[in-house]
Amino acid sequence: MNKKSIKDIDVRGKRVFCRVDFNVPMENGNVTDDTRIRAALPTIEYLIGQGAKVILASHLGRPKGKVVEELRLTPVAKRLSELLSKNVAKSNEAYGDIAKSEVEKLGEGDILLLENVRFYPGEEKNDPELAKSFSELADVYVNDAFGAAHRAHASTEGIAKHLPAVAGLLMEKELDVLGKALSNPDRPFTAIIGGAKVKDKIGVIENLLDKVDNLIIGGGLGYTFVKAKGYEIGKSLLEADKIDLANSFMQKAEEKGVKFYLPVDVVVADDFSNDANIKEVAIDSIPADWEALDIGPKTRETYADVIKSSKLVIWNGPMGVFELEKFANGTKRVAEALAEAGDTYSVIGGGDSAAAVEKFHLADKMSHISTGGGASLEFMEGKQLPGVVALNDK
Ligand SMILES: Nc1ncnc2c1ncn2[C@@H]1O[C@H](COP(=O)(O)OP(=O)(O)OP(=O)(O)O)[C@@H](O)[C@H]1O
Ligand SMILES: O=C(O)[C@H](O)COP(=O)(O)O
Repeated sequence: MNKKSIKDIDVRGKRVFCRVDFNVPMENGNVTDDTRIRAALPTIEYLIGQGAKVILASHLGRPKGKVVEELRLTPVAKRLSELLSKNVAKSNEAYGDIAKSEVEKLGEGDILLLENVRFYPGEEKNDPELAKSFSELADVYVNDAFGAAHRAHASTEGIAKHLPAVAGLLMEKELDVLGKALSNPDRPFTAIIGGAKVKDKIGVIENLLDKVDNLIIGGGLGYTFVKAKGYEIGKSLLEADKIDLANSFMQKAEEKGVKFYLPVDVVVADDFSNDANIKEVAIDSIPADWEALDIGPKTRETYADVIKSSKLVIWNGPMGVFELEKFANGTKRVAEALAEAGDTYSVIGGGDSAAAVEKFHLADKMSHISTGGGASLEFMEGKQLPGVVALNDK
Protein backbone atom coordinates (compact mmCIF):
# COMPACT_ATOMS: atom_id res chain seq x y z
CA MET A 1 0.00 0.00 0.00
CA ASN A 2 1.40 3.39 -0.96
CA LYS A 3 -0.58 5.20 1.74
CA LYS A 4 0.56 5.94 5.28
CA SER A 5 -0.91 3.85 8.06
CA ILE A 6 -1.27 4.47 11.79
CA LYS A 7 2.03 2.66 12.24
CA ASP A 8 3.79 5.40 10.26
CA ILE A 9 2.83 8.25 12.57
CA ASP A 10 2.87 9.08 16.27
CA VAL A 11 -0.59 9.04 17.81
CA ARG A 12 0.45 8.97 21.46
CA GLY A 13 -1.75 11.24 23.53
CA LYS A 14 -3.39 12.65 20.42
CA ARG A 15 -7.08 13.02 19.66
CA VAL A 16 -7.69 10.58 16.81
CA PHE A 17 -10.82 10.82 14.67
CA CYS A 18 -11.14 7.24 13.48
CA ARG A 19 -13.74 6.59 10.79
CA VAL A 20 -14.96 3.01 11.06
CA ASP A 21 -17.70 1.14 9.23
CA PHE A 22 -20.11 0.10 11.97
CA ASN A 23 -22.96 -0.20 9.47
CA VAL A 24 -24.11 -3.48 11.03
CA PRO A 25 -27.39 -5.36 10.90
CA MET A 26 -29.68 -4.64 13.85
CA GLU A 27 -32.94 -6.03 15.13
CA ASN A 28 -34.97 -4.55 17.98
CA GLY A 29 -32.09 -2.36 19.06
CA ASN A 30 -29.53 -5.17 19.14
CA VAL A 31 -26.59 -5.80 16.84
CA THR A 32 -27.28 -9.12 15.09
CA ASP A 33 -23.92 -9.48 13.34
CA ASP A 34 -20.89 -7.81 14.90
CA THR A 35 -18.37 -8.86 12.23
CA ARG A 36 -17.60 -5.30 11.21
CA ILE A 37 -17.16 -4.20 14.81
CA ARG A 38 -14.74 -7.02 15.51
CA ALA A 39 -12.86 -6.26 12.30
CA ALA A 40 -12.10 -2.76 13.59
CA LEU A 41 -10.76 -3.99 16.95
CA PRO A 42 -7.07 -4.27 15.91
CA THR A 43 -6.99 -0.57 15.03
CA ILE A 44 -8.97 0.49 18.09
CA GLU A 45 -6.82 -1.64 20.39
CA TYR A 46 -3.66 -0.31 18.77
CA LEU A 47 -4.83 3.27 19.32
CA ILE A 48 -5.72 2.51 22.95
CA GLY A 49 -2.33 0.88 23.41
CA GLN A 50 -0.66 4.01 22.08
CA GLY A 51 -2.55 6.15 24.58
CA ALA A 52 -4.53 7.97 21.92
CA LYS A 53 -7.88 9.59 22.70
CA VAL A 54 -10.04 7.55 20.38
CA ILE A 55 -12.98 9.27 18.69
CA LEU A 56 -14.91 6.79 16.57
CA ALA A 57 -17.27 7.86 13.80
CA SER A 58 -19.52 5.74 11.59
CA HIS A 59 -22.66 5.75 9.56
CA LEU A 60 -25.50 3.30 10.15
CA GLY A 61 -28.09 2.68 7.46
CA ARG A 62 -29.35 5.44 5.21
CA PRO A 63 -31.16 8.04 7.37
CA LYS A 64 -30.81 10.62 4.57
CA GLY A 65 -29.58 13.55 6.63
CA LYS A 66 -32.17 13.27 9.42
CA VAL A 67 -32.22 11.83 12.90
CA VAL A 68 -33.81 8.38 12.79
CA GLU A 69 -34.11 6.98 16.30
CA GLU A 70 -33.63 3.34 15.25
CA LEU A 71 -30.39 4.29 13.52
CA ARG A 72 -28.62 5.71 16.55
CA LEU A 73 -25.29 4.07 17.27
CA THR A 74 -26.07 3.42 20.96
CA PRO A 75 -26.41 -0.39 20.57
CA VAL A 76 -23.11 -0.42 18.68
CA ALA A 77 -21.37 1.38 21.56
CA LYS A 78 -22.76 -1.25 23.91
CA ARG A 79 -21.49 -4.13 21.77
CA LEU A 80 -18.09 -2.51 21.27
CA SER A 81 -17.81 -2.00 25.00
CA GLU A 82 -18.53 -5.72 25.57
CA LEU A 83 -15.94 -6.73 22.99
CA LEU A 84 -13.26 -4.48 24.47
CA SER A 85 -14.29 -5.05 28.11
CA LYS A 86 -13.97 -1.33 28.44
CA ASN A 87 -16.26 1.66 28.73
CA VAL A 88 -17.21 3.26 25.41
CA ALA A 89 -18.71 6.71 25.79
CA LYS A 90 -21.43 7.60 23.29
CA SER A 91 -22.25 11.05 22.04
CA ASN A 92 -25.63 12.07 20.66
CA GLU A 93 -23.84 14.41 18.25
CA ALA A 94 -21.01 13.96 15.76
CA TYR A 95 -19.60 17.52 15.86
CA GLY A 96 -20.17 20.87 17.54
CA ASP A 97 -20.06 21.98 21.17
CA ILE A 98 -21.64 18.89 22.70
CA ALA A 99 -19.29 16.52 20.86
CA LYS A 100 -16.34 18.81 21.67
CA SER A 101 -17.08 18.78 25.37
CA GLU A 102 -17.30 14.99 25.30
CA VAL A 103 -13.96 14.78 23.52
CA GLU A 104 -12.46 17.04 26.17
CA LYS A 105 -13.41 14.50 28.83
CA LEU A 106 -11.37 11.77 27.16
CA GLY A 107 -8.21 10.58 28.85
CA GLU A 108 -5.45 8.68 27.08
CA GLY A 109 -6.77 5.32 25.87
CA ASP A 110 -10.42 6.36 26.31
CA ILE A 111 -13.02 5.89 23.59
CA LEU A 112 -15.93 8.00 22.42
CA LEU A 113 -18.35 6.87 19.73
CA LEU A 114 -19.94 9.80 17.90
CA GLU A 115 -23.53 9.71 16.64
CA ASN A 116 -24.40 8.40 13.18
CA VAL A 117 -22.66 10.79 10.77
CA ARG A 118 -25.49 10.37 8.24
CA PHE A 119 -27.90 12.20 10.55
CA TYR A 120 -26.36 15.35 9.00
CA PRO A 121 -27.25 16.25 5.40
CA GLY A 122 -23.67 17.44 4.77
CA GLU A 123 -22.17 13.99 5.27
CA GLU A 124 -23.21 12.40 2.00
CA LYS A 125 -22.84 15.72 0.16
CA ASN A 126 -19.23 15.84 1.33
CA ASP A 127 -19.95 19.34 2.63
CA PRO A 128 -16.59 21.08 3.31
CA GLU A 129 -18.05 22.86 6.36
CA LEU A 130 -19.12 19.60 7.96
CA ALA A 131 -15.77 18.00 7.13
CA LYS A 132 -14.05 20.94 8.84
CA SER A 133 -16.32 20.61 11.87
CA PHE A 134 -15.46 16.92 12.20
CA SER A 135 -11.77 17.77 11.94
CA GLU A 136 -12.03 20.28 14.77
CA LEU A 137 -12.58 17.41 17.19
CA ALA A 138 -9.19 15.85 16.51
CA ASP A 139 -5.46 16.09 15.75
CA VAL A 140 -5.24 13.10 13.43
CA TYR A 141 -7.59 11.35 11.01
CA VAL A 142 -7.57 7.58 10.61
CA ASN A 143 -9.72 5.90 8.01
CA ASP A 144 -10.38 2.27 8.90
CA ALA A 145 -13.77 2.18 7.16
CA PHE A 146 -12.89 0.09 4.13
CA GLY A 147 -16.61 -0.68 3.74
CA ALA A 148 -17.32 3.01 3.15
CA ALA A 149 -14.13 3.88 1.25
CA HIS A 150 -16.03 4.02 -2.05
CA ARG A 151 -18.06 6.95 -0.69
CA ALA A 152 -16.67 10.47 -1.03
CA HIS A 153 -18.39 11.76 2.10
CA ALA A 154 -17.43 14.35 4.70
CA SER A 155 -16.21 11.76 7.22
CA THR A 156 -14.49 9.52 4.66
CA GLU A 157 -12.95 12.01 2.25
CA GLY A 158 -13.52 15.68 3.11
CA ILE A 159 -12.04 15.51 6.60
CA ALA A 160 -8.75 14.14 5.22
CA LYS A 161 -8.04 17.59 3.77
CA HIS A 162 -7.84 19.11 7.25
CA LEU A 163 -5.74 16.67 9.28
CA PRO A 164 -2.83 14.28 8.88
CA ALA A 165 -4.73 11.38 7.28
CA VAL A 166 -3.67 7.74 7.47
CA ALA A 167 -5.13 4.27 7.01
CA GLY A 168 -6.12 2.00 9.87
CA LEU A 169 -4.99 -1.60 10.10
CA LEU A 170 -8.19 -3.05 8.64
CA MET A 171 -8.07 -0.67 5.68
CA GLU A 172 -4.45 -1.60 5.09
CA LYS A 173 -5.18 -5.35 5.23
CA GLU A 174 -8.18 -5.14 2.89
CA LEU A 175 -6.23 -3.18 0.28
CA ASP A 176 -3.27 -5.55 0.49
CA VAL A 177 -5.32 -8.76 0.16
CA LEU A 178 -7.73 -7.62 -2.54
CA GLY A 179 -5.00 -5.82 -4.45
CA LYS A 180 -2.76 -8.88 -4.52
CA ALA A 181 -5.62 -11.17 -5.57
CA LEU A 182 -6.50 -9.03 -8.56
CA SER A 183 -3.06 -8.01 -9.74
CA ASN A 184 -1.40 -11.40 -9.57
CA PRO A 185 -4.00 -14.14 -9.13
CA ASP A 186 -3.23 -17.81 -8.63
CA ARG A 187 -5.00 -19.92 -11.25
CA PRO A 188 -7.52 -21.30 -11.89
CA PHE A 189 -9.14 -18.07 -10.69
CA THR A 190 -12.91 -18.23 -10.15
CA ALA A 191 -15.34 -15.42 -9.40
CA ILE A 192 -18.77 -16.18 -7.95
CA ILE A 193 -21.23 -13.36 -8.41
CA GLY A 194 -24.66 -13.43 -6.81
CA GLY A 195 -27.05 -11.09 -5.08
CA ALA A 196 -30.13 -9.33 -6.22
CA LYS A 197 -29.43 -7.01 -9.13
CA VAL A 198 -27.47 -7.15 -12.40
CA LYS A 199 -27.25 -3.38 -12.38
CA ASP A 200 -25.15 -3.46 -9.18
CA LYS A 201 -22.69 -5.95 -10.62
CA ILE A 202 -22.17 -4.72 -14.20
CA GLY A 203 -18.77 -3.16 -13.57
CA VAL A 204 -17.44 -6.04 -11.56
CA ILE A 205 -18.54 -8.66 -14.09
CA GLU A 206 -16.95 -6.60 -16.87
CA ASN A 207 -13.65 -6.22 -15.05
CA LEU A 208 -13.50 -9.81 -13.83
CA LEU A 209 -14.20 -11.20 -17.30
CA ASP A 210 -10.72 -9.89 -18.19
CA LYS A 211 -9.12 -11.71 -15.28
CA VAL A 212 -10.87 -14.92 -14.31
CA ASP A 213 -10.90 -18.47 -15.68
CA ASN A 214 -14.40 -19.27 -14.38
CA LEU A 215 -17.35 -16.99 -13.72
CA ILE A 216 -20.16 -18.47 -11.66
CA ILE A 217 -23.49 -16.66 -11.54
CA GLY A 218 -26.19 -17.21 -8.91
CA GLY A 219 -28.78 -15.31 -6.92
CA GLY A 220 -31.56 -13.12 -8.19
CA LEU A 221 -29.40 -11.50 -10.84
CA GLY A 222 -28.87 -14.86 -12.52
CA TYR A 223 -32.41 -14.98 -13.88
CA THR A 224 -31.82 -12.09 -16.24
CA PHE A 225 -29.03 -14.23 -17.75
CA VAL A 226 -31.30 -17.30 -17.80
CA LYS A 227 -33.95 -15.26 -19.58
CA ALA A 228 -31.30 -13.97 -22.00
CA LYS A 229 -30.55 -17.58 -22.89
CA GLY A 230 -34.18 -17.96 -23.90
CA TYR A 231 -35.71 -19.73 -20.88
CA GLU A 232 -38.93 -18.69 -19.17
CA ILE A 233 -38.29 -17.61 -15.58
CA GLY A 234 -41.80 -17.25 -14.19
CA LYS A 235 -41.94 -14.61 -11.47
CA SER A 236 -38.20 -14.69 -10.76
CA LEU A 237 -36.30 -11.42 -10.58
CA LEU A 238 -35.83 -9.91 -14.02
CA GLU A 239 -34.22 -6.70 -15.21
CA ALA A 240 -35.66 -6.61 -18.69
CA ASP A 241 -33.44 -3.69 -19.71
CA LYS A 242 -30.33 -5.71 -18.88
CA ILE A 243 -31.05 -8.72 -21.08
CA ASP A 244 -28.89 -7.45 -23.94
CA LEU A 245 -26.10 -6.69 -21.53
CA ALA A 246 -26.36 -10.18 -20.05
CA ASN A 247 -26.05 -11.59 -23.54
CA SER A 248 -23.02 -9.47 -24.28
CA PHE A 249 -21.32 -10.72 -21.09
CA MET A 250 -21.90 -14.32 -22.09
CA GLN A 251 -20.54 -13.59 -25.55
CA LYS A 252 -17.48 -11.85 -24.15
CA ALA A 253 -16.86 -14.81 -21.84
CA GLU A 254 -16.91 -17.14 -24.82
CA GLU A 255 -14.52 -14.95 -26.79
CA LYS A 256 -12.11 -14.82 -23.88
CA GLY A 257 -12.31 -18.51 -23.06
CA VAL A 258 -13.85 -17.79 -19.64
CA LYS A 259 -16.13 -20.61 -18.49
CA PHE A 260 -19.48 -19.04 -17.66
CA TYR A 261 -21.67 -20.99 -15.22
CA LEU A 262 -25.43 -20.44 -14.85
CA PRO A 263 -27.87 -22.52 -12.78
CA VAL A 264 -29.08 -25.71 -14.49
CA ASP A 265 -31.75 -26.26 -11.84
CA VAL A 266 -33.43 -24.09 -9.23
CA VAL A 267 -35.65 -24.09 -6.15
CA VAL A 268 -38.92 -22.38 -7.01
CA ALA A 269 -41.54 -21.10 -4.59
CA ASP A 270 -45.15 -19.97 -4.86
CA ASP A 271 -44.51 -17.22 -2.32
CA PHE A 272 -41.55 -15.18 -1.05
CA SER A 273 -41.64 -16.70 2.44
CA ASN A 274 -40.52 -19.62 4.57
CA ASP A 275 -44.10 -20.95 4.46
CA ALA A 276 -44.11 -21.13 0.67
CA ASN A 277 -44.64 -24.35 -1.23
CA ILE A 278 -41.38 -25.18 -2.95
CA LYS A 279 -40.07 -27.58 -5.57
CA GLU A 280 -36.83 -28.27 -7.40
CA VAL A 281 -37.08 -27.93 -11.16
CA ALA A 282 -34.77 -27.92 -14.17
CA ILE A 283 -33.94 -24.49 -15.54
CA ASP A 284 -36.21 -25.03 -18.55
CA SER A 285 -39.21 -25.87 -16.32
CA ILE A 286 -39.83 -22.86 -14.08
CA PRO A 287 -43.62 -22.63 -13.72
CA ALA A 288 -45.16 -19.33 -14.83
CA ASP A 289 -46.59 -18.45 -11.39
CA TRP A 290 -43.54 -19.46 -9.38
CA GLU A 291 -40.34 -17.66 -8.46
CA ALA A 292 -36.81 -19.09 -8.37
CA LEU A 293 -35.32 -18.27 -4.98
CA ASP A 294 -32.30 -20.56 -4.84
CA ILE A 295 -30.04 -22.65 -7.05
CA GLY A 296 -30.94 -26.35 -7.24
CA PRO A 297 -29.00 -29.48 -6.14
CA LYS A 298 -27.24 -30.20 -9.46
CA THR A 299 -26.11 -26.61 -9.76
CA ARG A 300 -24.88 -26.65 -6.17
CA GLU A 301 -22.64 -29.65 -6.84
CA THR A 302 -21.29 -28.24 -10.13
CA TYR A 303 -20.47 -24.94 -8.43
CA ALA A 304 -18.84 -26.80 -5.52
CA ASP A 305 -16.65 -28.80 -7.95
CA VAL A 306 -15.50 -25.67 -9.77
CA ILE A 307 -14.68 -24.02 -6.45
CA LYS A 308 -12.66 -26.98 -5.24
CA SER A 309 -10.59 -27.12 -8.41
CA SER A 310 -9.72 -23.41 -8.16
CA LYS A 311 -6.66 -21.86 -6.56
CA LEU A 312 -8.31 -18.50 -5.95
CA VAL A 313 -12.00 -17.73 -5.52
CA ILE A 314 -13.61 -14.33 -5.09
CA TRP A 315 -17.22 -14.48 -3.91
CA ASN A 316 -19.67 -11.60 -3.91
CA GLY A 317 -23.39 -12.00 -3.34
CA PRO A 318 -25.58 -14.89 -2.13
CA MET A 319 -26.84 -17.68 -4.41
CA GLY A 320 -30.41 -17.35 -3.16
CA VAL A 321 -32.58 -15.80 -0.50
CA PHE A 322 -30.33 -17.23 2.21
CA GLU A 323 -32.09 -15.25 4.94
CA LEU A 324 -34.99 -17.70 4.60
CA GLU A 325 -34.02 -21.25 5.56
CA LYS A 326 -35.81 -22.88 2.65
CA PHE A 327 -33.67 -20.94 0.17
CA ALA A 328 -30.32 -21.02 1.98
CA ASN A 329 -28.92 -24.29 0.61
CA GLY A 330 -27.22 -22.84 -2.47
CA THR A 331 -25.40 -20.16 -0.52
CA LYS A 332 -24.58 -22.70 2.18
CA ARG A 333 -23.13 -25.20 -0.31
CA VAL A 334 -20.88 -22.53 -1.86
CA ALA A 335 -19.66 -21.57 1.61
CA GLU A 336 -19.06 -25.24 2.50
CA ALA A 337 -17.18 -25.90 -0.73
CA LEU A 338 -14.91 -22.94 0.01
CA ALA A 339 -14.37 -24.27 3.52
CA GLU A 340 -13.62 -27.79 2.22
CA ALA A 341 -11.25 -26.58 -0.51
CA GLY A 342 -7.96 -26.88 1.34
CA ASP A 343 -5.52 -25.02 -0.88
CA THR A 344 -8.01 -22.58 -2.42
CA TYR A 345 -7.51 -18.97 -1.33
CA SER A 346 -11.02 -17.67 -0.66
CA VAL A 347 -11.86 -13.99 -0.66
CA ILE A 348 -15.36 -13.13 0.49
CA GLY A 349 -16.27 -9.68 -0.74
CA GLY A 350 -19.71 -8.41 0.09
CA GLY A 351 -21.73 -7.65 3.17
CA ASP A 352 -24.31 -10.32 2.43
CA SER A 353 -21.81 -13.03 1.51
CA ALA A 354 -19.86 -12.24 4.66
CA ALA A 355 -23.08 -12.41 6.71
CA ALA A 356 -23.91 -15.76 5.09
CA VAL A 357 -20.52 -17.25 5.91
CA GLU A 358 -20.96 -16.11 9.53
CA LYS A 359 -24.46 -17.55 9.65
CA PHE A 360 -23.17 -20.97 8.56
CA HIS A 361 -20.32 -20.80 11.13
CA LEU A 362 -17.72 -21.11 8.39
CA ALA A 363 -16.10 -17.70 8.73
CA ASP A 364 -12.91 -19.06 10.27
CA LYS A 365 -12.45 -21.38 7.27
CA MET A 366 -12.23 -18.51 4.76
CA SER A 367 -8.90 -16.97 3.83
CA HIS A 368 -10.17 -13.39 3.84
CA ILE A 369 -13.59 -11.95 4.52
CA SER A 370 -13.83 -8.39 3.30
CA THR A 371 -15.85 -6.00 5.41
CA GLY A 372 -16.77 -4.10 2.26
CA GLY A 373 -19.83 -4.80 0.16
CA GLY A 374 -19.99 -1.96 -2.35
CA ALA A 375 -16.39 -1.00 -1.57
CA SER A 376 -14.97 -4.41 -2.41
CA LEU A 377 -17.16 -4.47 -5.52
CA GLU A 378 -15.79 -1.13 -6.69
CA PHE A 379 -12.30 -2.28 -5.89
CA MET A 380 -12.94 -5.40 -7.97
CA GLU A 381 -14.22 -3.16 -10.75
CA GLY A 382 -10.78 -1.57 -10.79
CA LYS A 383 -12.03 1.79 -9.48
CA GLN A 384 -10.13 4.16 -7.21
CA LEU A 385 -11.73 4.49 -3.77
CA PRO A 386 -12.08 8.15 -2.70
CA GLY A 387 -11.59 7.31 0.98
CA VAL A 388 -8.23 5.79 0.12
CA VAL A 389 -7.12 8.37 -2.44
CA ALA A 390 -7.62 11.10 0.20
CA LEU A 391 -5.06 9.58 2.59
CA ASN A 392 -1.46 10.79 2.84
CA ASP A 393 1.05 9.07 0.56
CA LYS A 394 3.98 7.27 2.09
N1 LIG B 1 -33.27 -15.59 -6.37
C1 LIG B 1 -33.43 -14.50 -5.65
N2 LIG B 1 -34.56 -13.80 -5.70
C2 LIG B 1 -34.71 -12.69 -4.95
N3 LIG B 1 -33.77 -12.20 -4.13
C3 LIG B 1 -32.63 -12.86 -4.06
C4 LIG B 1 -32.39 -14.03 -4.82
N4 LIG B 1 -31.15 -14.45 -4.53
C5 LIG B 1 -30.64 -13.60 -3.64
N5 LIG B 1 -31.50 -12.65 -3.34
C6 LIG B 1 -31.36 -11.56 -2.37
O1 LIG B 1 -30.31 -10.72 -2.73
C7 LIG B 1 -29.90 -10.03 -1.58
C8 LIG B 1 -28.45 -9.67 -1.69
O2 LIG B 1 -28.27 -8.92 -2.84
P1 LIG B 1 -27.11 -7.85 -2.96
O3 LIG B 1 -26.98 -7.52 -4.38
O4 LIG B 1 -27.36 -6.77 -1.97
O5 LIG B 1 -25.90 -8.77 -2.50
P2 LIG B 1 -24.49 -8.38 -2.02
O6 LIG B 1 -23.68 -7.92 -3.16
O7 LIG B 1 -23.93 -9.49 -1.23
O8 LIG B 1 -24.79 -7.18 -1.05
P3 LIG B 1 -23.84 -6.19 -0.31
O9 LIG B 1 -23.68 -5.01 -1.19
O10 LIG B 1 -24.54 -5.91 0.98
O11 LIG B 1 -22.58 -6.92 -0.09
C9 LIG B 1 -30.18 -10.92 -0.41
O12 LIG B 1 -30.97 -10.24 0.51
C10 LIG B 1 -30.93 -12.09 -1.02
O13 LIG B 1 -32.06 -12.47 -0.28
O1 LIG C 1 -22.70 -1.58 3.99
C1 LIG C 1 -21.90 -1.03 3.20
O2 LIG C 1 -21.61 -1.53 2.09
C2 LIG C 1 -21.20 0.20 3.65
O3 LIG C 1 -21.37 0.42 5.01
C3 LIG C 1 -21.63 1.39 2.84
O4 LIG C 1 -22.99 1.65 3.03
P1 LIG C 1 -23.82 2.49 1.95
O5 LIG C 1 -23.98 1.58 0.78
O6 LIG C 1 -25.11 2.85 2.62
O7 LIG C 1 -22.98 3.69 1.60
